[in-house]
Amino acid sequence: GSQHRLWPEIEKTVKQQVEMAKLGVGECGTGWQLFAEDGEMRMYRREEEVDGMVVDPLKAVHVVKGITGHEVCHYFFNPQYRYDWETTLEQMTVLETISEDSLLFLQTHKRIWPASQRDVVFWSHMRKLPDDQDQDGPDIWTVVNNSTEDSEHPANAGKCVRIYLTVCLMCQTRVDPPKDGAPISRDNVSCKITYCSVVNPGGWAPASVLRAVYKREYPKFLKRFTAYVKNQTKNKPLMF
Ligand SMILES: CCCCCc1ccc(-c2ccc(S(=O)(=O)CCO)cc2)cc1/C=C\c1ccccn1
Repeated sequence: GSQHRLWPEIEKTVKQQVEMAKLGVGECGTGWQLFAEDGEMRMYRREEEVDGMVVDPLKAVHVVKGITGHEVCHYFFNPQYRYDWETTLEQMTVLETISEDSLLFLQTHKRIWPASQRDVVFWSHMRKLPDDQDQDGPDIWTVVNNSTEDSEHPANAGKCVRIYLTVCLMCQTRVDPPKDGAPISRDNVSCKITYCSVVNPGGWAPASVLRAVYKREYPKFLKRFTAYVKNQTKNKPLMF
């Protein structure tokens, strides 16, 4: 809860990340280049390096019919579903339950040749926010994942190179009520998903390898994840 040592950082980072996610790819200046398209999904990246390491920020926008922002965040945040949709995940451990909407994770991801295997420690927070651009519309739901230190799991102590990431999944639900006053069904809802991520790969990895991994893995991840949510929710009542 709000007494936890990470709470001030969680509050600050969530607000900052949601504001960034709301910025369209046009508004936040030049530099965003479209690198993948599939139906309603558009993926952009900026080519950035920090100390000679590729840390290309990524922003993906996708519109998916038949699911809500609460549902998308529910399946993204809760650990019990993660092995179903996160294909590069080798090991996931919940290190701490900070509160019912905040968890501390340790994840190791499958090694991607020729780079060495990576692991990451991050807090994950799920939150509902009023949509200030659409007062009487449904709320925005978001999950923010942000790397943090954990004294029990120091970086680079084992076989894995520690990576650092900030991820924001922001979801805006749209309801188009049926003309005849019938109850809202899945045919009347869609979700605009904005996924932003910055991953610092930690130790050295060839820029060409990293960019190839991201180009291949991000579109696959977002398509697989959204298909998973549609499949999990299709026969369940709507979650707003
Ligand atoms: C040399 C290879 C270095 C990259 C290895 C790697 C590190 C981290 C991550 C990763 C990606 C998404 C998250 S999350 O959005 O928070 C969801 C929770 O799992 C957390 C971690 C992945 C991958 C490896 C592959 C890869 C890269 C993009 C997209 C998908 N897979």
